[in-house]
Amino acid sequence: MRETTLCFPMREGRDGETEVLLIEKRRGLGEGWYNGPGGKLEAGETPRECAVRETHEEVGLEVEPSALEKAGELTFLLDGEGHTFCHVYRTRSVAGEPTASEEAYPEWVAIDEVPYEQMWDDDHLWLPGVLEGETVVGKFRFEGGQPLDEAEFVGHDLEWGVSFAADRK
Ligand SMILES: COc1nc(N)nc2c1ncn2[C@H]1C[C@H](O)[C@@H](COP(=O)(O)OP(=O)(O)OP(=O)(O)O)O1
Repeated sequence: MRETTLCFPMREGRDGETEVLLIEKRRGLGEGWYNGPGGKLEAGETPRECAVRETHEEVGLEVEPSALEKAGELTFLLDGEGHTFCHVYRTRSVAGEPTASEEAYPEWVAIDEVPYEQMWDDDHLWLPGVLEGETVVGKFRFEGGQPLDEAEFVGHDLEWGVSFAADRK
């Protein structure tokens, strides 16, 4: 199973609303959909290091590793087999201005205007809670064969309020 990360930088917008930095993915899995910056772990890399690297590579933001708050662990199953395991982080400690890359167009979005209809089918089930400060472990089942982003979302299990306090990797 592939080990991946997602990182959700957050800030207070001009009118005091909470905003999240999303990307419109320009290539790879989930191309054309909105998501957080993220991707696969490289050899020898911790999840936290991966989230920092991917956020920098995809949108040019500098993220403080120790200020990444672990918010979730998601398992995506395809036809009953583990396909992707994803560590989810949020952070309010980011520096720089987001810039587009070959992989991603970045956009700050108010958290009550997140475009769930242009995201993975599972996102509306867990991302609102994560953006409100909750923690979650989720399992999401897809069927229909590769690639995952053309398979059908068929079911899920969620557990909220999980502690990741011991997870500093
Ligand atoms: C199945 O539902 C998913 N929902 C969400 N929100 N995100 C998902 C889902 N499945 C995979 N992801 C995430 C996990 C990764 O952060 C990205 C992309 O995965 P992948 O490793 O295939 O992406 P690439 O851009 O090809 O990889 P690199 O950036 O490592 O080159 O999607």
